[in-house]
Amino acid sequence: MAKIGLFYGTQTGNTETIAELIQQEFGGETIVKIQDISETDAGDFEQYDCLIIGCPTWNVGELQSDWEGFYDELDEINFSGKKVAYFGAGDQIGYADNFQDAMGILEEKISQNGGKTVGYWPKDGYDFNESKAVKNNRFVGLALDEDNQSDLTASRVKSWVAQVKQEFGV
Ligand SMILES: Cc1cc2nc3c(=O)[nH]c(=O)nc-3n(C[C@H](O)[C@H](O)[C@H](O)COP(=O)(O)O)c2cc1C
Repeated sequence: MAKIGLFYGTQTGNTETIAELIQQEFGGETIVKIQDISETDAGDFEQYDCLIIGCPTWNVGELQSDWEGFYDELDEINFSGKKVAYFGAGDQIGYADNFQDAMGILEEKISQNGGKTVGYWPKDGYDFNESKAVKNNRFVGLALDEDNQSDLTASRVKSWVAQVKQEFGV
């Protein structure tokens, strides 16, 4: 059984493509099981000690709609003892005041329910005004921007996965 559960939502496919890149970088589907949050129930989280959560920001600072629908169910999951890494897709130019907010909203909720955040990521190389995903001057997870910096995605994923592998201990 895969050790890591990756749960994602997407509107236009970018977050799904990134999820597959992350899976590949970890070593494939025997290591990382990918699950669409629209086809997930709370119990699906229980079997993993290591989780990856992927969500794009939509509608100016909001969760992607399937994550929006799942948000209250997050309170039914006990994340204590689980390490949780986050990634998000956003648009730092079009939505500079809400860049990656969804990643911050999910991280806050899951941390409140006991999850230990790993995979913090520096703000260097981005240009935006405000983000709910920034805490203590760094992103709470991997911030990707397919609208403006898609050429950086592969290398960002590569170095973030190397970091998270260590933090997960896999
Ligand atoms: C109507 C609309 C609203 C958006 N709002 C935000 C936003 O508030 N913050 C942000 O960082 N990106 C925002 N985006 C950009 C998307 O998050 C970005 O295009 C992302 O790659 C989409 O991912 P997906 O294909 O997985 O749905 C918005 C895009 C659209 C079209």
